[in-house]
Amino acid sequence: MAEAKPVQRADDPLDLTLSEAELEAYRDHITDFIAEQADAAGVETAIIGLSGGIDSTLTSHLAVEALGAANVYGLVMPSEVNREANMSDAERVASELLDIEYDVIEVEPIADAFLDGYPDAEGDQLAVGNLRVRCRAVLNYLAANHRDSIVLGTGNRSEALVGYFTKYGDGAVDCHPIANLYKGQVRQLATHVGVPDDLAEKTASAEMWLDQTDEAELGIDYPTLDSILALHVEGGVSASATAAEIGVDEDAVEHVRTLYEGSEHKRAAPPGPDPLF
Ligand SMILES: Nc1ncnc2c1ncn2[C@@H]1O[C@H](COP(=O)(O)OP(=O)(O)OC[C@H]2O[C@@H]([n+]3cccc(C(=O)O)c3)[C@H](O)[C@@H]2O)[C@@H](O)[C@H]1O
Ligand SMILES: Nc1ncnc2c1ncn2[C@@H]1O[C@H](COP(=O)(O)OP(=O)(O)OP(=O)(O)O)[C@@H](O)[C@H]1O
Ligand SMILES: [Mg+2]
Repeated sequence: MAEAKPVQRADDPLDLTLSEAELEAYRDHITDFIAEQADAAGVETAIIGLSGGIDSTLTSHLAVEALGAANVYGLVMPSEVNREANMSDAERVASELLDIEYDVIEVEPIADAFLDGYPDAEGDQLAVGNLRVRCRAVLNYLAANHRDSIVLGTGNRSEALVGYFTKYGDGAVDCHPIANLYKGQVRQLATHVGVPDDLAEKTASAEMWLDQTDEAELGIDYPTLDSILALHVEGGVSASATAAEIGVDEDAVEHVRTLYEGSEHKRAAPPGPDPLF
């Protein structure tokens, strides 16, 4: 996905705020879901990658509510492009907020070993960024196999609909507990369950390269993205009416639609040809 600038911002984004009752209902629904997923897999425990970002902070918080702190294990996996502050927030979430067991595993030597094997990709920002993400997925499953656990994903509704994740990277998990929440609602539920404001309000970043932010790369801010997804992509409101409703160029609506259509392959199981006989 190429850097798209400037960042589009609607004058009057849709208000997708959930009421306190709806937040509480989501809290119950998601914790039930996590417990059911563990049950269905016949395990007691879950593993989650902790980045210091709000998606993993909220998901791990709800996992502890569902399974108990003794049954959630965190992996903090810094690379050379992760900010220190985010990695220390990830450890703070594990040790102070949740009091769960966790380990820190450096990803860079592992990614470097892959690049030694395939040096052609060195310096390719996107390919190497995705490589770091996929190294984390391999480590998650190494630990899950060893500890008899499921791997919790952290994908939210906004990211899923525009394909803003690495195929078989952060997308390679057993379930996505917060999949029904738009990004703004993720922050809202986090605050509702007691996540500190500095974590709930932090700028979203995949941290695949230095100074990456979701909004700069996507070319749109989250309130605008969430509004276009709810109105146009999922709500069936025309592009022109959506643009007029929230006060944004129609180009921004088309951009989101293009991201949605182009990422269909990431939301589907790998296809094979129809059976012949
Ligand atoms: N139409 C199609 N049908 C079937 N397969 C198709 C395809 N088009 C591409 N592909 C395959 O998909 C690959 C491209 O997908 P992929 O490897 O994922 O790579 P790609 O989508 O290019 O990059 C990942 C994007 O997700 C973002 N991301 C990643 C991780 C975390 C987060 C975050 O929010 O924290 C965000 C990242 O910043 C970047 O924009 C191609 O190399 C090809 O193998
Ligand atoms: N350095 C890391 N160590 C461990 N897990 C990570 C790391 N970076 C990313 N992950 C995993 O990949 C997931 C996807 O990253 P993503 O950036 O979308 O979520 P986030 O960091 O939790 O929240 P935000 O999108 O607000 O930054 C994270 O939620 C986390 O589970
Ligand atoms: Mg992040």
